[in-house]
Amino acid sequence: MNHEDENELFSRLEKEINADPSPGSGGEVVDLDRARSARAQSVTGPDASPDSPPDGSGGGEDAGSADPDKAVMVDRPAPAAAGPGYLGRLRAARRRDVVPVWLRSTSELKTATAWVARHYTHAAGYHALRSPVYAARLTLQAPVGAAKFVGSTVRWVADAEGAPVRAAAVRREDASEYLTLSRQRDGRVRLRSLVTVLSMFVGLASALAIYVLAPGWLQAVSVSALVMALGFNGRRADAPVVQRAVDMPKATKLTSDIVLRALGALGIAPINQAQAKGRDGFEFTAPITRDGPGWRAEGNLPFGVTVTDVIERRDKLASGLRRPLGCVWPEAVPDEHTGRLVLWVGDQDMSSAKKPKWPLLTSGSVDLFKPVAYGTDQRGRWVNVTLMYIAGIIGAIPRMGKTFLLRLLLLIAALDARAELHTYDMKGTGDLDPVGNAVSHRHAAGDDDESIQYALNDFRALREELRRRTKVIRSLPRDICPESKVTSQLADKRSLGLHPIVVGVDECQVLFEHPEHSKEFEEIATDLVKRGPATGIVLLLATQRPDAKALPTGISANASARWCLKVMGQLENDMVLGTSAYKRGVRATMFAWGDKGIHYFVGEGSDARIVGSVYVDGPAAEAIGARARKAREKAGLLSGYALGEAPETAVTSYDLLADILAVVPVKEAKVWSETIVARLAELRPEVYEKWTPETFAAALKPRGISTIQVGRRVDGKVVNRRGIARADITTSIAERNGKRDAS
Ligand SMILES: Nc1ncnc2c1ncn2[C@@H]1O[C@H](COP(=O)(O)OP(=O)(O)OP(=O)(O)O)[C@@H](O)[C@H]1O
Repeated sequence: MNHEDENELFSRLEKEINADPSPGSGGEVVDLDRARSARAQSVTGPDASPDSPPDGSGGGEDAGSADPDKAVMVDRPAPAAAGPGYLGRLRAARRRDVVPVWLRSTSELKTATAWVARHYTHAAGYHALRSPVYAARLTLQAPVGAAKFVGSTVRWVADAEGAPVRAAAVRREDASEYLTLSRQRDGRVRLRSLVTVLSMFVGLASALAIYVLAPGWLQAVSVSALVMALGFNGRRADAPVVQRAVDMPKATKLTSDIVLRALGALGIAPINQAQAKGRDGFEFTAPITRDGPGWRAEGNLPFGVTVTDVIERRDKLASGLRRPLGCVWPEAVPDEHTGRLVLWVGDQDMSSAKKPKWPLLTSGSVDLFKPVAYGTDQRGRWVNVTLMYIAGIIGAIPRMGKTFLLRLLLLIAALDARAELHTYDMKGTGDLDPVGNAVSHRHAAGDDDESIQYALNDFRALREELRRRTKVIRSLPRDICPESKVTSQLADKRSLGLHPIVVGVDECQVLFEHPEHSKEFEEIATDLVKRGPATGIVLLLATQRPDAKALPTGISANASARWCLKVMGQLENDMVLGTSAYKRGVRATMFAWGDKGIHYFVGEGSDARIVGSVYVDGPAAEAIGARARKAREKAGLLSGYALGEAPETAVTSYDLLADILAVVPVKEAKVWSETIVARLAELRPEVYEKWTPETFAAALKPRGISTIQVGRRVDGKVVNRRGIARADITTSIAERNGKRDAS
């Protein structure tokens, strides 16, 4: 196009624009659809060739001389606007499950079967216990039943039901009709009398036969059956003999009318405007169906209305649906437009609905590298968490179940005997004691100086451990450690010392706001959050005040698992759940005060889910802790605090293996543990003074060294006791140094 052409086009367009009434100048109201089709007509023309380019410029025609109508077209002609083709739509289609989730998962199937079995066992027991009462009631009603039976038989024989019709014929003095009816009645009465007399004979004969021939039990059964039958016949509608064993919750069926009524009550303008014009204001995209213990409706909100607009008004929605708040769960659909709403309405309030029994409550162990159920979603389905390779934060306002949730996760960790637990209850109320006292390697409660110092020493030791682990992982051959991270198999090899370490801190703001050591805590925790997951160190932090000071951004931004119970505002919400979570409709602000333990969980490779964590109270937690301790004792893996070891301020400043070599000269190939312990106590009393041969053996175990039987001659006799071979210590040190050098 040359300059002249360009200028000509611009001047034409200018004229066009000036000629058009502007929208602000009181232009007339236009039917957009009609205007659009008229424009399309004028572009392509009624007999335009199908080959014409869609922009309206005829083939070979100079664009400069094009009809200006064609130049302003913005909508593509109808065929092109139809969207993706059949194949494209097929590819993008979301297939619904052939086999429902609850049928595919054996644990859910088991849970459902157990529920049904328990229901019927309960009903059977309930009625069995009351059967004598039922029998007595029926017996009392039997005379009434007998009278009813005789009365109804007499009425039947006498054709009483025809009496009103015959009486009507009499009133009308209709002789022929009366005659017909009477004849019919006489025939009926004859036949029915015959049937009755025959039945009486058969009945009496059977009764006589039973009386004369049948054994006593059959007589008793027959009489009872007759009495019960008569009693049943004598029942009154207002006094049922058998009462319900269970009261089924009656939840109203969710219908489209109810959903539309509720959406219309939210005060969202586009929905209200649509409904005022007689439209629905919501486009259902699937039928309303049962989904678990509730109903599920799905559809598109009007243009411009987002799911978050609805979530924000969840309380109004519950009012519109006439359901408790805990039953109403509006959700956005991931990968869909922001106006696609899924509304799940439970039969029961999520916080009070009966939950399936947690499989780990009374038995079982855990492999921390595998997913473990820790809560249920609104539909009562188990939600899993894999504690390895994560760093997690838990946030909530006080008293919503944050500590219980942290304790639950720590109990899960405790059930993997390999895991080394470091538990810190900075609130100091002893909530984590069931874990700490039973199995923790390091444990402290309270925010006093001693606990802070203890935690600081431990954090420093953990950083050293983190560094050691990174070096060990780097030194491992690729075929053993292909992903440069700890695996379950590597964690099993005690000599490598790559077992899981799970650190849980409740009220972590105490550490990060400490006037003296906050910087160091923050620095180490940030390091643990960033590098810990790959090296098998898991840091779980809980706080009731999730702001930048309580939860430094270096930590909150890098946490890969997030649990957010009720919070009060967008800031806290996004601190815990991640930037812009609130905008995306993931709002823990919508939880009610009674929603204890209910939270958003982000992690496990999926979008935010609403989960109600398993409720494990103090005594149950102690029982699980005791079970975990037993498993550790059996495997010889109990260590540190749980063994009653004193806090090790010296953890970082002494080297047990080097100390052993220092007190065992080369000429002594094998030495009793008690001898070494005595010598160690002399060498470094602040560390070894209280050590026993058992403590010594337990301390060697994580370093891959076991004690052996060592025989020594005492007064001419050979005495066998536990001890060590010096060569084992030198080999272990050589291995360690070799790895260090290799790294
Ligand atoms: N999963 C749950 N299901 C039902 N109730 C729960 C659940 N978790 C906790 N609760 C209840 O909530 C109460 C408060 O729990 P918790 O002590 O964990 O709260 P918190 O957020 O840690 O409070 P604080 O900030 O004061 O420490 C508990 O006493 C318990 O009764």
